[in-house]
Amino acid sequence: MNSAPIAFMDSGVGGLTVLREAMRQLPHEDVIFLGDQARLPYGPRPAAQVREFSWQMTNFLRRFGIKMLVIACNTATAAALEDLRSQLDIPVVGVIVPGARAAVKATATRHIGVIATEGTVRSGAYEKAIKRRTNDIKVTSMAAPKFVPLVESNEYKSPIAKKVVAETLQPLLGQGIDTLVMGCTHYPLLRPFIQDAVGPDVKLIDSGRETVGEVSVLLDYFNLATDKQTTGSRRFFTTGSAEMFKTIAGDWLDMADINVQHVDIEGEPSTYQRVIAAHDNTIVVASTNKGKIAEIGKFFAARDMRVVGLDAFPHVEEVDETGTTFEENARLKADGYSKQLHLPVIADDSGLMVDALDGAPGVFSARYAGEAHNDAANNAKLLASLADTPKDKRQAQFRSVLVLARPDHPDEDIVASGSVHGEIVSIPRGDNGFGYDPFFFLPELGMTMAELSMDQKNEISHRGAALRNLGKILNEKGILQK
Ligand SMILES: O=P(O)(O)OP(=O)(O)OP(=O)(O)OC[C@H]1O[C@@H](n2cnc3c(O)ncnc32)[C@H](O)[C@@H]1O
Ligand SMILES: [Mg+2]
Repeated sequence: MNSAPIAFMDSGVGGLTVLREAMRQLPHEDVIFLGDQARLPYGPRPAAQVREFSWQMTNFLRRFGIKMLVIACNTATAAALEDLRSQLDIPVVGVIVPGARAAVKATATRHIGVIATEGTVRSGAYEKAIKRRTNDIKVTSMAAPKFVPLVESNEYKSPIAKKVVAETLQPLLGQGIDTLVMGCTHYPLLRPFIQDAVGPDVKLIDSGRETVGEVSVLLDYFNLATDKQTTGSRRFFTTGSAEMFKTIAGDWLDMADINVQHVDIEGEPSTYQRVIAAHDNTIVVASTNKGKIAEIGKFFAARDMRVVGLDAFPHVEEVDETGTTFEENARLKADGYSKQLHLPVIADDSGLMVDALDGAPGVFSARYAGEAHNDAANNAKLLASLADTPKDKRQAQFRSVLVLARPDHPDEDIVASGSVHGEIVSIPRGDNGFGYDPFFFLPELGMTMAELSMDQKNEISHRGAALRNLGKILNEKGILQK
């Protein structure tokens, strides 16, 4: 039993013909769909490039902790199935073998026609899959490069489409073909016109639909089926226009409210890479500061969340802290990373505010001495700035603002803050913590922040207070139970 999602990927909307069948046969399964519409069509591209694009789609989808991958695209199946299968540790299903198998079963005249993209025809994948089963079948393959653009431009019901289909399939007539494989997942959207063109006696094989049967068998074989009894979630991503995708998907899947997001996958690795697979309970701590990740991570780990830092995502683009307040910067980081990673992200922006320095270094705490993240230089500058300030005028506070961004509620960031008061001392004490901790003295405790263990620090610190405030809000909203 496994409630992780099943991923479907295609060059565009064609894979939806597979997904529609999956939603019909396996309604309780969560599904994620990715269409690479920005780089469509795949058909005319060299196989090596299609393989690279397939890895980029795959690496994007693996972030969601998927339990199975369906290559809902014939061109990508022909180019990448073997490679993906040999390197991934989840079942990978392609559309060609199930289509070939169904065609072999259906033909009486022992003459099968295959219409597909140039790439699929060039690969000879259908012939090979059919001949591997039996040698006495004749296979006639034909590329139909005009079909995919008709579907993707939402023209697939138009009179032009009817005419193009009839003209394209003309050469197949009168050859004794009794079974025609629609060897591209886009083609079933043109099915009425295809059937018209070849006549009612030719049996059409929908390779995508056949594939879902295989998915279903594998779910049982590997004991991966969900035990949920409710309708599964459906998430859609496209590298192209979300609006266009919504129009076609809404119509084809008969769904009114579709959750479609535009994504950019060109930065994804184009070969196998180790990726951290995220699960429902994953939260990303959007920080490169190890001290912070540890302090925030501990809070969420204690609440049964899987915590990962930004280092788990080497390809993520860094978000600049261009805001003028802690909150602004925390929002920039949380929103910026959540948008890229499609995961819940918690960001902290924090700093030291010294009364005698009119609140400096404030939002510039990390880069007080110019160079980012040089704690020693920052501390040296702090001491120099306070050289003439007497001991009893060295009050300061640490402030932390936390922002939680969630991809399913992009306009509803959750914000919480906390602060702690202390004094800046001239001689550092303690080896724990980070940043300004060795100089931040807590009069009630008679210790600096760096003399406290992490748990002690979390009990009294600005970040600890902000986390407790956040916890309260998350409890009230029912987002976290503990
Ligand atoms: O932006 P990220 O990647 O989270 O890491 P950062 O270190 O740059 O974090 P900020 O931009 O929020 O800058 C905060 C700086 O303030 C200081 N600071 C914040 N919290 C602190 C703490 O608990 N103890 C000591 N210094 C702290 C420390 O120098 C940080 O580098
Ligand atoms: Mg920073």
